[in-house]
Amino acid sequence: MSQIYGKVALIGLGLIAGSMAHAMRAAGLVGHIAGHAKSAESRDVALQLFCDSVAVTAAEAVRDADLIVLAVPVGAMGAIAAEIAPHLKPGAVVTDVGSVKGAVVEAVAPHIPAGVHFIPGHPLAGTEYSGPRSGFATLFQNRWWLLTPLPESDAAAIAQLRALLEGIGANVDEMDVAHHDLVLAVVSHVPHAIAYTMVGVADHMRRVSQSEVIKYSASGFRDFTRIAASDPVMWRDVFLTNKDAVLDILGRFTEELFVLQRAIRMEDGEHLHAYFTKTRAIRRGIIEAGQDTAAPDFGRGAEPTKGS
Ligand SMILES: NC(=O)c1ccc[n+]([C@@H]2O[C@H](COP(=O)([O-])OP(=O)(O)OC[C@H]3O[C@@H](n4cnc5c(N)ncnc54)[C@H](O)[C@@H]3O)[C@@H](O)[C@H]2O)c1
Ligand SMILES: O=C(O)C(=O)C[C@]1(C(=O)O)C=C[C@@H](O)C=C1
Repeated sequence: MSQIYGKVALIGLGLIAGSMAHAMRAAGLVGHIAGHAKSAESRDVALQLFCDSVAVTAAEAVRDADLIVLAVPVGAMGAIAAEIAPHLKPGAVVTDVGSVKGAVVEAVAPHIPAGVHFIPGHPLAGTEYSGPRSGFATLFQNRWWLLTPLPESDAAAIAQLRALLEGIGANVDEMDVAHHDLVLAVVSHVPHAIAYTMVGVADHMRRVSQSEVIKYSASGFRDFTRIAASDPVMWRDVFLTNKDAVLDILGRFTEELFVLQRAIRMEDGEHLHAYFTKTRAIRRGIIEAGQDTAAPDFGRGAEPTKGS
């Protein structure tokens, strides 16, 4: 594939920036990859693994860059934008990968000078690992990457960024900022809140009863513990900056949970069966639409629990 950007500056050198660098390099889509992270150790590791150069300041890293990717926790984006703003090259594209979009737009957009294109974005791909050693080239293969352009965003700049993201394997869609934050509260943020809470409950039980809930954890609970191992700074910022949407969805979740709780208390098997049949159909719809690349083939079309 031919080169799409000359110099790319990655600000924040963790899972997402590292994965982008590996993927962009493997596909030959960029010239020079510069990087900045506030930790000297992260800069050293990134230089060994995926950066052509690293800089002690973000301002230095973005000098002459054609594409700047803000890949720091959401709460750190505004200060970085203020620092790099005077050093951005006219015509450059600034994007971000933050898990929340409203707060990032609010914090970053006011700093972007005229003549520089700001196109917020969010890859719907990740793992529970963080830091520069955790990145890998295939992270974005066949995963969604949502762009939330602003009304004034330049169409040619969006098309160029889209080409890069598609070049590293992502499926790109565009969405309104507020809608993004509501959708992500449902499909990512509240599920993380529930996982954190459930692992907290199990830990509490372990301490109260001295039982071996961790040792004997079944696979459903193990999936919760994987999610609950995600980076604390990243998730603190997600919940603080997408507060309204998360509280709205958590409220709906609690109402639904109470209905389920009542059905169990009342031994209402009919309700439970109907509810679980509906949720199983949702899961199967996701697999049939090819949206769960991790699902095993034997799961497709199988009827693991016929009858009742
Ligand atoms: N991890 C995921 O699953 C995932 C998925 C999609 C989007 N995101 C978003 O991507 C962004 C980065 O997440 P990640 O998983 O790559 O995180 P990470 O913890 O792996 O990396 C973050 C990097 O930012 C650096 N950093 C933190 N604060 C900084 C500051 N003030 N100045 C300079 N550098 C700073 C850290 O040193 C580190 O290099 C976050 O906004 C997150 O919401 C994460
Ligand atoms: O697979 C995981 O570990 C993730 O949690 C990734 C995940 C998610 O799917 O919720 C987490 C946060 C993001 O902003 C995007 C992706």
